[in-house]
Amino acid sequence: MKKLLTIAGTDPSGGAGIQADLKTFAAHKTYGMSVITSVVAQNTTGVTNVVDLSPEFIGEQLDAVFTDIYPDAIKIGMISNENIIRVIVEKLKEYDGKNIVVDPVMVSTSGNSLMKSTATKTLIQELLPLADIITPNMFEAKLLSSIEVNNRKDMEKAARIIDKLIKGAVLVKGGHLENCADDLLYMDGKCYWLAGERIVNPNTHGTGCTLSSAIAVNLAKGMDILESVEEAKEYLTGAIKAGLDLGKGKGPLDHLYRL
Ligand SMILES: Nc1ncnc2c1ncn2[C@@H]1O[C@H](COP(=O)(O)OP(=O)(O)O)[C@@H](O)[C@H]1O
Ligand SMILES: Cc1ncc(COP(=O)(O)OP(=O)(O)O)c(N)n1
Repeated sequence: MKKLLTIAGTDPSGGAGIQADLKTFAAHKTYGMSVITSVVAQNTTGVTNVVDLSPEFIGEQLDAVFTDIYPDAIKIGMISNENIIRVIVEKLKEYDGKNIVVDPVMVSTSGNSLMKSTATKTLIQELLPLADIITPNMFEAKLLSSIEVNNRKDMEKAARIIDKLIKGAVLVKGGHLENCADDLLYMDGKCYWLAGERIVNPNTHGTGCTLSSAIAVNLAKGMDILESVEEAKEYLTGAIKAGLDLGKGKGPLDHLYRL
């Protein structure tokens, strides 16, 4: 059985973060492990508080996983500050982490900041170069590329700029485009558009977490980057389409729809 690790923050209501990642791993019949970076009080209506764990304790959690069960792939989500980024980078290098997917989570859909703005530079300089693929949404692509990202043309421009910062591939997610949900994979100097129909469903909490975790699963299973992203998008689309309707706000996905 393939072994997957998520390094991320929590969502006690189960729609995003560590909880969405572990459900995605289980839905793909892989063995899920988790290192928690921040404990977040949030639900389908928004975030009310965040408590960051200490970098030392996050380092100890990473030691506990890597010295016992070596992961076949790693998904990294919410990282609140520079010191947490640094300890993750140190441990990924120490244990030679493989198949690394970074979802550079900065702000939740509800508009709450999940990463200090001062951490962006450390993220770009120290963590992104270790990633096999990074998965910014349009807002995150704007912050990483320092250009406006409002349409497909901008997504291509931003991807080319971000590509120069990293060794891996860039997936600029188009969940905030009008009329479609097309994502752009930029890899080896080429653009690959992944067409996505926009599903009319307000319940899209945790789409980014789910997509990046599914990509990590597929890399662990030996698929290449393009195949991993295509299959992950198909899984995600089904999880939105399944039409689960929970909570008072933007509800979670049905991660288990294939089972
Ligand atoms: N209404 C929707 N219908 C279909 N796919 C969607 C919808 N909303 C988001 N997606 C898809 O969900 C994934 C996450 O996209 P996005 O919402 O841009 O990221 P984030 O959750 O990080 O903000 C992308 O593959 C995007 O195309
Ligand atoms: C702990 C935690 N991590 C990430 C997110 C953002 O999740 P995402 O998949 O981008 O979905 P939305 O929240 O934007 O719908 C989060 N909320 N919490």
